[in-house]
Order: sequence, then C-alpha cells, then structure tokens
Amino acid sequence: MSTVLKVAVIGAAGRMGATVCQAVTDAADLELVGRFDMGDALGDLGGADVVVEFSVPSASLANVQHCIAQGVDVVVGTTGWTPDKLELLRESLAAQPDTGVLIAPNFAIGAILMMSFAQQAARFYESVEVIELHHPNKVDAPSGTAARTADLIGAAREEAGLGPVPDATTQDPGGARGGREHGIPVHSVRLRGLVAHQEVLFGGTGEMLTIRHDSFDRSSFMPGVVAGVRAVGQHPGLTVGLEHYLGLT
Ligand SMILES: NC(=O)C1=CN([C@@H]2O[C@H](COP(=O)(O)OP(=O)(O)OC[C@H]3O[C@@H](n4cnc5c(N)ncnc54)[C@H](O)[C@@H]3O)[C@@H](O)[C@H]2O)C=CC1
Ligand SMILES: O=C(O)C1=N[C@H](C(=O)O)C[C@H](O)C1
Repeated sequence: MSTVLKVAVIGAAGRMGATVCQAVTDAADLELVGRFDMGDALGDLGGADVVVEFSVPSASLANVQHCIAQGVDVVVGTTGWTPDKLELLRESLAAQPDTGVLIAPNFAIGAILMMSFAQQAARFYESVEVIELHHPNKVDAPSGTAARTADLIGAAREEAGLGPVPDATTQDPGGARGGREHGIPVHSVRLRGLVAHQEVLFGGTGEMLTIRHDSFDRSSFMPGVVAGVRAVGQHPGLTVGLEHYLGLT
C-alpha cells in the first residue's frame, strides 16, 4: 500500500504558496492538511509530515524554526538566507537530528542547470556579470538565485586563482554598475510582465558566452517543489540547493 504524505503550506495566500497548494492537491501521493499565512498560529502545523514555506525573508527563519521544533521536515523557497541565519538553523537542527530542511533558491530545473553550467564556465572567463529580471512585486534584490549564482561563480574563480573581474570604473554616482555579490557584479531589473529570468554573461578575449533561464509561469517551480517534498524526509539536517537531491553535485 502506498503512503500519502501530509503537507502544510506557510505563506499559502501568496503567489507561490497558492500555486504550491494547488500542486499538492493535484498530486495523488500528497494530501494538503494546512494552509497558513501571516497572523495564523502555526501550532501543530495541521499534523503535517512536511511543510512547504514560501513567505517573506523577514519571517522565514522563525517559521522554519517552529517546524523544526515540532520535528516536521521543511521545504523552503523563501529567499534572504544569510550565513548567520543558516547557522541558526543548523543550531536548531542539532536538537532535532532526524529532521530535514531543504532551502532552494530556485526550484525550476532550468535555473538549477543554469547555476551548475555557470559554475562550470566560471574558471574559463576573465569577465562575468549576472543580470536578474523579475516582476515588480518582488521585495528583495538581488534575487536569491542571483546571489547563489554569484557565490558559486566567485568560489569557482577563487579556486582557479582568478583575480577580480576587470573594471576600470572610477565614477559611478548613481550606482549604474549594479551591486556586487562575492565580488561578481549583479544587476536587478524589475519589470511589469516578467516572472523570473536570469542571464549570466561571461566575457573572454574576442568571445562571449551567455547562459539564460526564463520562468514564464510559477508552474515552472512546481515539479522541483514536489520532488523536494517527497525527498526531504530522507535527508536529515540542512541542505541548500535542490541540486543535492538531483545527483548534480
Ligand atoms: N525558491 C524558488 O523557486 C522561488 C522562491 N520564491 C521566493 O518565495 C518568496 C515568496 O514569493 P511570492 O509568493 O512571490 O511572495 P508573495 O508576497 O506573493 O507571498 C508571500 C506570502 O507570505 C505571507 N506572509 C508574510 N509574513 C508571513 C508570516 N510571518 N507567516 C506566514 N506567512 C507570511 C504573505 O501574507 C504572503 O501571502 C520570496 O522570498 C520569493 O523570492 C519565489 C518564487 C520561486
Ligand atoms: O520572487 C520571485 O518571484 C522569485 N524568487 C526567487 C529568487 O529570488 O531567486 C526564485 C525565482 O527567481 C522567483
């Protein structure tokens, strides 16, 4: 007899939360047992085996810690995870060694491959810049995906002994050169009509490589979220990146 996993969603009234509720309802092996949003008491999480968390960066840590304290596995899509916050999660998990938490900056398979390809390409190019483009309702910049991509590229460049990206700019009063993540220039575009998009531009002598991914619809994230829900129980502790569940590392 096959087992049905009970799933609750935190941030259930949001763009991603509502889409996840539908995806869980549509999956024969999953049962939606709870929808929680801002102001709701999380309590026993509706008796869930797994919680999916898509809220806001300022609330996510406390929500995930509540789930860990209940011994409930969590799949997290919310962005804004700093090294300090991740360390707090590891401390919480130390008291619940059988509980699993998956944090994925992006659940779309193409975005995961984009990050992996960018990591591979990083050591071959002197120049690199990341451009992320999103809907204008997004509250955080740069995107979690761009920050993660820049981290992977920056680490690969360091390992290869590459120095800083070349850039002669000495005057930029308006910040036209964008921000920097792990030393990599990152540019954030917010435009009505967009969902989630990213380009990674690599430049070398006489050539350029562009790696681009587009999410045209939030359905693009659902296969990854559902795969995470099914697998998180087999991965106690903290995992950052769905690629670790997909055999890509
Ligand atoms: N990992 C991935 O693949 C993806 C991640 N995201 C990230 O997911 C997060 C949510 O994105 P959207 O759904 O577009 O945002 P949204 O603004 O549509 O939804 C956020 C929801 O969280 C709720 N919320 C706020 N505070 C809360 C609290 N304390 N407890 C429970 N719920 C609370 C809000 O009321 C809202 O319903 C963002 O951080 C975004 O960057 C978005 C898309 C894909
Ligand atoms: O807010 C969004 O929409 C998205 N957020 C995530 C991020 O910040 O990288 C994932 C995806 O880009 C959509």
